[in-house]
Amino acid sequence: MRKPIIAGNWKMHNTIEEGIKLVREIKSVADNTDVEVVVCVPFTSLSEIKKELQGTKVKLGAQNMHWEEKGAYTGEISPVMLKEIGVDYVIIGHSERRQYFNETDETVNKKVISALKYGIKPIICVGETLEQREKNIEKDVVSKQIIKALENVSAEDMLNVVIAYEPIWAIGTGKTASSKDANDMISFIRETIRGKYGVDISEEVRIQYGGSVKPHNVTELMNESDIDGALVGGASLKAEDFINIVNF
Ligand SMILES: O=C[C@H](O)COP(=O)(O)O
Repeated sequence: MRKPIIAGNWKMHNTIEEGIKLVREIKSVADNTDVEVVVCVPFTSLSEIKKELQGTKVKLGAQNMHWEEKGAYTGEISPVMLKEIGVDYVIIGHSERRQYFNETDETVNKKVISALKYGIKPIICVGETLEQREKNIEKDVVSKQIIKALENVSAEDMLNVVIAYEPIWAIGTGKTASSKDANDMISFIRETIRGKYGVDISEEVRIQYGGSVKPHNVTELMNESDIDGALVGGASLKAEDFINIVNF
């Protein structure tokens, strides 16, 4: 039985003060649920939010990292730095990073390997554009992303990996993939993992859906056989919405 995982991706929202206020409103949400709750906050807020989460079940996530532990990479943050703060998860390869910051399947793979090495669980994002879906090549695109992201990831490490399927056309647009389409792709991702790691591991890996997840559509998505959680953008910024999503 896979434990559901719902992660809020704040993106470039919330100052430290705003973040603390939000976390104070939501931090008890993980107390009475079987859902694993994660907040992925801006780098500048990680330390303060970590303090705020002490004694709660809410996990802390970052939104990116470099794969090297240190070096001349101005503006970057290393896995060692994240580990020092006590970060549990890191989002890797979000489509916004692929689109605006030239992340590639190769850099995603390097980051995944590095995160696992330092004991940080990667949430690996994959997903197709609208154009790719209209050309019916969405499965080819996603399978290529998955295979490269997981290159040299051991079976043991795979149990610490979370995948997030986020069709790019559904992010921040209010358009959600139908629960059936989302489940269809997520089942396909699980099959791809099964091909590489076998049935047992493929049945344990958690795969989220992301893209305009809101309180009104989360239940239908979570009722699907292969959807194990959600990566939530906009709706994670409002305490009430995020709480309602976690309590789907
Ligand atoms: O990481 C989260 C996704 O990009 C989804 O964002 P959204 O819920 O605002 O569509």
